[in-house]
Order: sequence, then structure tokens, then C-alpha cells
Amino acid sequence: MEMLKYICSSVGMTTVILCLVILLALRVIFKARYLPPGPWGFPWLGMVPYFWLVGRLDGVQRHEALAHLAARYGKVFSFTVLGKLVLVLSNKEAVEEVFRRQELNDRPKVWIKNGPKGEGLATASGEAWKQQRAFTVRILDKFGVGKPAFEEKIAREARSLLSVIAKKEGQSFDPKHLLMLCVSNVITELLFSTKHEYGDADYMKHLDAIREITHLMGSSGAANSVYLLSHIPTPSRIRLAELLSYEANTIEGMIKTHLDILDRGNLRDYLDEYLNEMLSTCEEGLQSEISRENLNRNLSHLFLAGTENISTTLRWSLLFMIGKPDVQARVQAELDRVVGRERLPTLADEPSLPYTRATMLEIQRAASTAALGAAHRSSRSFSYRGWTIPADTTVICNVWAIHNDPEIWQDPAEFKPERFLGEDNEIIKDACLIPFSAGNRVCVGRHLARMEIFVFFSHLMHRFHFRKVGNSPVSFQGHGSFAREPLDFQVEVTERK
Ligand code: HEM
Repeated sequence: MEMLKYICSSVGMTTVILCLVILLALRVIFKARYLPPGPWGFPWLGMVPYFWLVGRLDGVQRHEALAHLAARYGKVFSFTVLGKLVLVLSNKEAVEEVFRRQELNDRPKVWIKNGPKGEGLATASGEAWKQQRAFTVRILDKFGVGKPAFEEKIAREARSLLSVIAKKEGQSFDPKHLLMLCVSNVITELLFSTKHEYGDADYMKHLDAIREITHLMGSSGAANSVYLLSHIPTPSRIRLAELLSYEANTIEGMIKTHLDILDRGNLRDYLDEYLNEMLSTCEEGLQSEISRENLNRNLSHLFLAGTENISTTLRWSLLFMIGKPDVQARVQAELDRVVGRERLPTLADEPSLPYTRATMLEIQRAASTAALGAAHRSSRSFSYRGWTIPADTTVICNVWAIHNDPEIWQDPAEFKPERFLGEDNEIIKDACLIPFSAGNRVCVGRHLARMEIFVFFSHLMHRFHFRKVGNSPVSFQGHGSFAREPLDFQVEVTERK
């Protein structure tokens, strides 16, 4: 009784609160001893105010802010955001080692209120991810994606692009939509056996929606992984849900058409293969994650990733070429010497084109289109370099920081293809390049991406000379961390004879 009275008195209450605060502080300090170093941040909010302030006041992008923190706290550091622990890897070896671990195979849970249901390959975790990944790798392999036989499909698109650009001689134009369309035709043919014409205004709107989805996904970021916050109807979240529903409905239309005419003896594309697999597991009475529920999102992720990342890399490539005319001239001189003017370049020429290859590697380094990769989540606690990383930690690979690390690259802000060439003009194989991330969830489309970048870039350089419009200097400023893209720009072309 006396004890209770003491606790209720103001002195007692202050003592109890003080003890609780000390215990809490000790717990935080004790836990932090086992974590990689990092900034403390505010209670619960963690580093949110910091990112918000440097973003709003100084225009610093998320990947740049994380690179500044890495310079201070180390290439493996941690902090909290909205009560969640975040581990940031800014070192290639660390990414390769950590992302190889089974407990890092998951993605953070993301809630999009009123968004489409189901889990696609890029966002799924656990068994849903494992099965969809294995299925996708098998089907891409079956269709020869990334293998020499697939080259002609890409080259056909590249030739169509060349004829459209040839008509633009004498005018300035923004290459964004043209590049998106030719790249998207490669992936839509693979997924749905469909293609689109260059003048198709409705499809252009669809491609613009895809770009907007990518940017809104990136900007809504961490808040979408906190259930209560993700349900606050901000204008960008409402817009994102609208766009995702529109996109899911478009894909649903394709699924229905495919189902109506499905011929299980003649599977034409990825969607046919998926439907066939679904029906087979159903007939055998097996439980599977290759399901009607996941199909729509799976197609969406492949379409989105297969269109946005490559077309953005190609936009960067044209920007670097108009900003660095000397590099463009050297690429063209090499193409002329090795390929000649009578035919277009092919993949078989690639080994004999070291400067062109080095230029493509430098484009990928300097562009870092997937600047922060895609976040992983630890499903269990794990030890790494003596630290104990708890379950439910978000783990990020800062691709941009690795590609701009002054300890690895001399003058990282400079565009210099030579950095990828050895003394005998051979490509330096073990360069610290990681555009597709690493480990078990490494980009599933990387072979296709490398092939497309070579075919489209070499065709464009072989056929046209690209130059900037006007006298102002070309800006290599990028924006966005989820899909880092250049600011809009215009080009002019001259056909090379
Ligand atoms: C320049 C082009 C590309 C870049 C820079 C790129 C980059 C990346 C990165 C950094 C990741 C995250 C890997 C991780 O979680 O650690 C990723 C995942 C992914 N990419 Fe790509 N990508 C490109 C092209 C493509 C293409 C053409 C496709 C479609 C075939 C594709 C489909 C995917 C998918 C589905 C995932 C999720 C894989 C998973 O979660 O298991 N990407 N990509």
C-alpha cells in the first residue's frame, strides 16, 4: 500500500519515469552495440526529417544522401526510419555476400490501398517469389532470351526505330517515346505476342502511365511499408492506386483474350506458358503460386522493368553522346572500321569493339538507372562481420554510391569510357560495376538488357550522328532514385553516309 502511495506521489512518478527512460536508453544503446554504425535520428521518425530536409532544401536525391552518410559512417551502415531498421550496403563485395543469403530473399511488405491484388515476381516474398522466379527463369530460357537466336527480334525493332528516326532529320525531337516504344515492343512480343506502331497515341499514354507509376512508387517509398501510414490518402497515393488499377485492367484484358484462344499444344508466349502451367497444376490437384491471383502482377512487373530500365539507359546513352561528341566520334570510327558501312552491327562484332563496349559500360555506371536497386528484407536475424542484424530489417544496395565511389573510380563525375579499358585495349572484366545488383534476386532480365543495350546503341551510333540542340551545355543531372532518369532533352540527327 505504502509502495503504491509512493509511486503515485509526484516524486515517485518522476523517479519511475526517469528509470523507464534510462532502461529504454540502455536497451537502445545495448542493441545498437551489435548493429553497424550509423546516425541516431529522431525517436520513431528516425532519419525521415533528415532525408526530407536535404531533399527539400538542397535538392539532394535519396541515393546521394545515403552516399554522404556512407562517407561518414562506413560502406555498411544502419539507421532507422519510421521505427524500422535500414541497412545500407555501398560496397560491391558486401552486396554480393549479403544478397546471397537465403534470409535476404524477401522484399519489405508494401501496402497500396485500393491497388491491385496478387504478388508479382519483383515484390513477392517466400514461396510466392521462389516459384515465380524459377518459372520465369525457365521460360525466358525456353524462349532463348539473351541467347544469340534472340538477337534478330531485337534487331528488327532496332531497324524500325532507325527508319522512324531517319524521318526526323532536320527537326529537333525528344527521343523518350521512340526509345520506350521500341524497347517495349521487345518485351510485349515476349509476354503477349503483341507489338505497337510508332503513331499509336493510346499506347503512348499507357507508356506515360508506366513512367508515372515508377516515379510514384519511388517517391512514396518507406511510408508504404508502414500499414497505418500507407492508408493515409495523400494525392500521390490516390494517383498511384488509380494508375495501377488502370494498368491491371489493361493486363486483365490481355489475359482474357489469351485464355479464350489458348492452344496448349502451341504456347506462343510467356502468358500462354503461365496459363498452361496454372491449368496443369490445377489438373494435378497441386497447390501452386503460379496462380491466377499472381499472374496479373507478374506480367506487370516484367513489362514495367523490361520497358522502363532499358529505355532510360538508352536515353542516358544519347545524352552522353550529345554531351561528349568526341566519344561519339570514337565509337563511330570503331564501328566503321570493324563493321563497315555495308551492314549493321551484330552481336558477333561485339568482341572486336572494345571502345564501344567500354562506352556502354561507362553509360551504365554513370547512369545508374536503378540507383538504389530494390529493397530486400531479412526474414530472420543474421550475423554479418560480427554484427547481429535483426529480422525485418530493410536492406538496400546503393548502386549509385558504388558507381560513384572516389576510392574506386578516378573522377567519378567524369564520363570516361577509357576507365574500362586495360593497357592492351582489352575490357577490364572485374570492374566494380553492379547495375543489376547481385545475389539470389539479381535482375532476372539482365541478359536481355545487355543484349538490347548493345543492339539498339550500336545501331543508332552506326546510322546517325546525334547532336545537342542550341548552344547551352548538356546537363547530366539525373532525378529519381528508383528509376534514375535524365531531365527531358532534345536531339538533332544527321544520317551518316
Ligand atoms: C538496364 C536495364 C536494367 C537494369 C539496370 C535493371 C536493374 C535491376 C535491379 C537493380 C534489380 C533489383 C535486384 C535486387 O533485388 O537486388 C532488378 C530486378 C528485376 N528486374 Fe531488372 N533491370 C534491367 C532490365 C530488366 C529487364 C529487361 C527485365 C525484364 C525481363 C527486368 C526484370 C526484373 C525483375 C522481374 C526483377 C525482380 C527480380 C526478383 O525480385 O527476383 N529487368 N533489376
